[in-house]
Amino acid sequence: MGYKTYTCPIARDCGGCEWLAVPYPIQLHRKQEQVEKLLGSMAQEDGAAVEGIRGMAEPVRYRHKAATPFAYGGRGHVLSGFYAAGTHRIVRCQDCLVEDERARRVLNGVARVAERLHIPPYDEDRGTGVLRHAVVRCGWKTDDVLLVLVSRVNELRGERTVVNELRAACPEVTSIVLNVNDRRTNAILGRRSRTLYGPGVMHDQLLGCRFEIGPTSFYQTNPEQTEVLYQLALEGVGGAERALDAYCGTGTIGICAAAASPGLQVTGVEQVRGAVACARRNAAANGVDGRCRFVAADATAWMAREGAHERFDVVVMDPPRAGSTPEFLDGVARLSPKRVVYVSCNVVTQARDLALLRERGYRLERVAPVDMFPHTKHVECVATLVRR
Ligand SMILES: C[S@@+](CC[C@H](N)C(=O)[O-])C[C@H]1O[C@@H](n2cnc3c(N)ncnc32)[C@H](O)[C@@H]1O
Repeated sequence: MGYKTYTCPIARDCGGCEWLAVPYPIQLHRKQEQVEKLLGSMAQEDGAAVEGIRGMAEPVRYRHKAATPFAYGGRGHVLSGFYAAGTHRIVRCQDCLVEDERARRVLNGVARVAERLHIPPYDEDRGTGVLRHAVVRCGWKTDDVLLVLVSRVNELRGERTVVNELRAACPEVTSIVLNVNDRRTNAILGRRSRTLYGPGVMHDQLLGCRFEIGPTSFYQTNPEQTEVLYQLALEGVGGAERALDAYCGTGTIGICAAAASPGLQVTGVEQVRGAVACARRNAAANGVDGRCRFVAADATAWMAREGAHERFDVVVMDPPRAGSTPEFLDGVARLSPKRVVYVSCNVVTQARDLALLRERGYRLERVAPVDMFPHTKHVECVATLVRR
């Protein structure tokens, strides 16, 4: 793709794409260096090397999930967009280079409807108002568009009218969910959700498997690169017979692995109940429910109780940015699987956790970085370990 750079009229204010002015090959080089710095010497000691980062052919329009906060903009206007870096000032955005084209159109459409129907935006300082955020998820391989309205209150006034206006303003939306977040918190989503229109979920496909994604379930934002990431994870699973898919979300990695290996039995562990319900339906939709079971639990607590009595020949783990816990990793070492496949979106915590697994008898066999978030400093990495 050469050394072309991209421009965005709000890049300076928004700050989301901090490396937008840096040619993509140089971005990839920097990410490669980051991974080499954190994992290179461990890999080298174990006789492995950090592989070349897998980047995107065209690093635009990769985000299939987008969100906006809302605020009053004077004269009854409702503002939507991004928070300016380090502030809670909204920078308006007509279209975002890295998002699916439908996403901003829908989010800005919600602001126009809120304005027309006088739905008050949430006021963070006072804890008043109604509409906090909107989150949109667009299918990559499907036309599904799931819109989640995050509200401080349980019910919107004139809900039927709100739905009709939203459908007229955003005809691409296939489902609308009301999520209630009445806490004074920075977290976007609350715990309760209610479907206002459509099936209340979105569907997508990864590596030939079909997935249903609920409004509060985790789903990778860059599905194109997710296939690259999962393919690496599946190579780590190899010909295993029993796999643990820890921090499994809607079961995507374990189900893709089960679909690819007819003899594989998978146990998935995930703490968000809605995601586990999706995982069970996803296993059935892909004809692997007889070989996949999913448990709703904290991974560390599960490992200390049920996990201790299980037998796995591979553990796949894909924890959040904070990484895993020493207790979970100790549990993995006690289970003594032949291989551990550690997928991470934060190489700093991954390096910490890999050091512990190496102390407990594992060596790095493979380290493969993947660029899931072009124009940002974030890098994803799949590390495969084998028992010494
Ligand atoms: C990075 S996501 C990966 C999900 C899935 N592997 C995927 O690729 O879509 C991490 C997942 O871990 C879950 N999670 C976070 N903390 C957890 C915990 N303590 N125990 C179990 N699951 C947890 C999150 O809800 C999220 O679904």
